[in-house]
Amino acid sequence: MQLPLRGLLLNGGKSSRMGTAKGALKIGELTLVQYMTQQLAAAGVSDIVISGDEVPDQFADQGPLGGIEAVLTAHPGARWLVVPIDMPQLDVATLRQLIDQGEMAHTCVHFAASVLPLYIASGDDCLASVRACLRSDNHKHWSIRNWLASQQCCRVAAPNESVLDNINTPQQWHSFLANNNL
Ligand SMILES: Nc1nc2c(ncn2[C@@H]2O[C@H](COP(=O)(O)OP(=O)(O)OP(=O)(O)O)[C@@H](O)[C@H]2O)c(=O)[nH]1
Repeated sequence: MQLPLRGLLLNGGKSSRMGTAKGALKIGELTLVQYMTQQLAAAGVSDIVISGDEVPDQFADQGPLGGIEAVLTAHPGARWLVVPIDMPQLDVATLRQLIDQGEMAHTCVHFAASVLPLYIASGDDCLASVRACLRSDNHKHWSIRNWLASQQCCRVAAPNESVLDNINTPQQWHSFLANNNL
């Protein structure tokens, strides 16, 4: 019996390269938070927690792993699809592929090209090792990689790696909007 699947939308951090909160960027009438929430819902994940907004980090300034720790602590008893706010090209088929692979593997799964998005088969089972990693390693960008390296997780090939591109700067954001006629 699988645990209920929930979405964890990572919307913390400083957005320093963008210069403005990434989640508040607009795609038409929608904020990026609303747009990504729609993408998750279209992939079948409608029970979503927004890290940074709804659940503040307890391990502050420690990057995405700090956000994951706070949400897993606040919402036990779930498995998770963890998605960063700054991958607006993530499409429903790619998200579905990750969920399907996770449901077969019963463990953490991510694409070989990127540690995010990430499927977590049991938040409760991961919490102790997540906290241990955060206590021993406060490097924002490496803590999630180091934690995953300590796990028996699956890395799978993405159908199309370009959908995993992060949008970090105003230039990247304008290119994304223009390339997609948005
Ligand atoms: N909850 C939480 N999420 C974070 C944190 N740092 C980054 N993130 C999220 O992780 C993803 C990747 O973020 P980055 O691009 O590495 O960092 P950023 O703070 O958004 O941007 P920069 O300041 O330009 O590095 C995004 O979805 C961020 O919202 C953090 O400290 N806490």
